[in-house]
Amino acid sequence: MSLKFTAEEQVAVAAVRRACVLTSSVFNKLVKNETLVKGDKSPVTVGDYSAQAVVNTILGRAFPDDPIVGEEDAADLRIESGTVLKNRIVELANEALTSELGIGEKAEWGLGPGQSRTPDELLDAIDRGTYGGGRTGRMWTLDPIDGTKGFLRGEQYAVCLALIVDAQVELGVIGCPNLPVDALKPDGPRGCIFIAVRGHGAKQLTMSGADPKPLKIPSFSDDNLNFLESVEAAHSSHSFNNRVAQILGIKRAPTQMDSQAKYCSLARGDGGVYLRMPTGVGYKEKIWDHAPGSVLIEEAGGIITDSRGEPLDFGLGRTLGENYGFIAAGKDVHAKVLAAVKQAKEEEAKSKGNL
Ligand SMILES: Nc1ncnc2c1ncn2[C@@H]1O[C@H](COP(=O)(O)OS(=O)(=O)O)[C@@H](OP(=O)(O)O)[C@H]1O
Ligand SMILES: [Mg+2]
Ligand SMILES: [Mg+2]
Ligand SMILES: [Mg+2]
Repeated sequence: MSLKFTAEEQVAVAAVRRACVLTSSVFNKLVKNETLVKGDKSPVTVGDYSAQAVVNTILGRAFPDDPIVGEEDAADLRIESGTVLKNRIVELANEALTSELGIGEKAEWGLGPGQSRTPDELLDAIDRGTYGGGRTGRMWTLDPIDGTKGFLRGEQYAVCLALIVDAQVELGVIGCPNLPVDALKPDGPRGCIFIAVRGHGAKQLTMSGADPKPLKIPSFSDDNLNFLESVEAAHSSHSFNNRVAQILGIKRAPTQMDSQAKYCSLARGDGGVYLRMPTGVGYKEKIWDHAPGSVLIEEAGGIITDSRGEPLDFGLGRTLGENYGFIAAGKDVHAKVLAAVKQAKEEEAKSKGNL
């Protein structure tokens, strides 16, 4: 265990683990009216809200002065039409906060029996996530369910939490309840937690905290290199990735996966490069969708930049600013992919008559 951010790591892992237990169990019980469509047309479920309530409650008890940049807010739950959803979220969050997980660490930072939170306390906990971010100070960023569409399909999703200090991601914790512990055994045990502390490496544990394995991105030959990419074609350009793969002479088909499980898979060598290019103009990527994944990649010995090769800037607020996409890979692969991306961008500009 590292000495840097030891308490933060323990609390973050405990919070993510409780949220993972909650989301796994809620998946099997989800009913139709437990999902809303947000203003940006993306889905949000009782799982997303209650996981944010749980993580923010645990962070609020351990680090009461730390602001949180979280994906969800409770506005839709505070209105009359949100009552049924709110009641379900309160039930789920309290169950997750007070249950005995029986896996050590200060009762896993949960609440004692009979210490259930009131509905207002839980809505306020969700709304602790409305912080605007910025360049200075300490803050957490939370995606209670990253890959909500994957979650709803019963595929990959992740509970993602990071600590950012003065715009630098210092700690990242990602829980992947549906990810096989060993990618070579897809039908084997599932459920992993990934942890990275800046300057202290990256590791994978099972969901119950067993079997720690340090992570180091392996090298790839041109023959076994493959892409990790989004499932949703609206979230990243599959056609651009295909062209880059062609330029690089990549033969293996891309591995499509929802959520920051892609960063986790890259960190342990299940794929050679994660390339995510914008599909159009206008969408700004959010810090909670990349902060924990970025420190995981760097601590596993890799590089993450935008598609121009520039570092990501986590000090701009809730978003990463203008969207130039992402390239994450081991060092050698990153340099090759960056060059191929440049070529593919030039071709695209030429074909549009811009050069
Ligand atoms: N238009 C557009 N472009 C790029 N990204 C977008 C876009 N719309 C949404 N999102 C964000 O994508 C997050 C999920 O990313 P994934 O790579 O896992 O995509 S997907 O799960 O395959 O859909 C997803 O995160 P969650 O909302 O936490 O699921 C969104 O924040
Ligand atoms: Mg979402
Ligand atoms: Mg997300
Ligand atoms: Mg989300």
